Amino acid sequence: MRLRYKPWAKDKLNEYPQYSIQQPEQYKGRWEEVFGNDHPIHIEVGTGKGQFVTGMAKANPHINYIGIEVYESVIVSALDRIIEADLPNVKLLSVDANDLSKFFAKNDVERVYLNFSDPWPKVRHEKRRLTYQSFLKIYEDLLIDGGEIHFKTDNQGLFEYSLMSFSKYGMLLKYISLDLHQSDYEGNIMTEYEEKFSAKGQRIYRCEVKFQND
Ligand SMILES: C[S@@+](CC[C@H](N)C(=O)[O-])C[C@H]1O[C@@H](n2cnc3c(N)ncnc32)[C@H](O)[C@@H]1O
Repeated sequence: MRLRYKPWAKDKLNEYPQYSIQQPEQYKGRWEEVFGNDHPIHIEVGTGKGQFVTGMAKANPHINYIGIEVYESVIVSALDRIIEADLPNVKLLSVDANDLSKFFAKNDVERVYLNFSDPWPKVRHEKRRLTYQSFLKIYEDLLIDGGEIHFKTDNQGLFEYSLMSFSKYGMLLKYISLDLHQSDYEGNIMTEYEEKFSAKGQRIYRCEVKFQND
């Protein structure tokens, strides 16, 4: 973990507060002030180098995207993409997903994306999986009623675990695909990981699940 520490990354993120949101706690419940409009907000948790949020923001100008990534040394590559594309509808947050409730209030977010999340296969690391029960509670607390999680992974173990976790939480399964990779489905943005797995002909597992708010 220490190897990932690059002080210049923090400086660069601070240099571009229009894209990399500083002190995000001040915008809890007021994200329209950041974007200058009240378009729906979709977040990607574990955005890595930001290919997905940047591609989605280009394709969907009436949706606001926020990429969330714990490592500054990684998210700085997402910043480079956004600077180059000069996109007004995508922002970055360099924070740990465990802390999201400090930055988002109920109804702030319409959809959560989880793409190729780290599988953390050891049982003792279960709590780090982004589909662990405590993370589902965090997502529920920031989503609109009936908000959705869209999940895709190459990892069968993580996929099976996540389906069980969604079900245990009482979520509804809206869509599931166990097909061999088909990148051409409507609206798909391939990330670096997806391109690599797809080139190898690996299976990609996808699902969309919804919180039940009665
Ligand atoms: C395997 S990468 C996938 C990146 C991107 N979604 C993609 O498809 O290219 C997973 C990313 O999630 C980030 N991540 C893992 N746990 C996180 C957490 N608790 N909070 C924020 N980011 C996290 C990792 O640092 C890593 O960059």
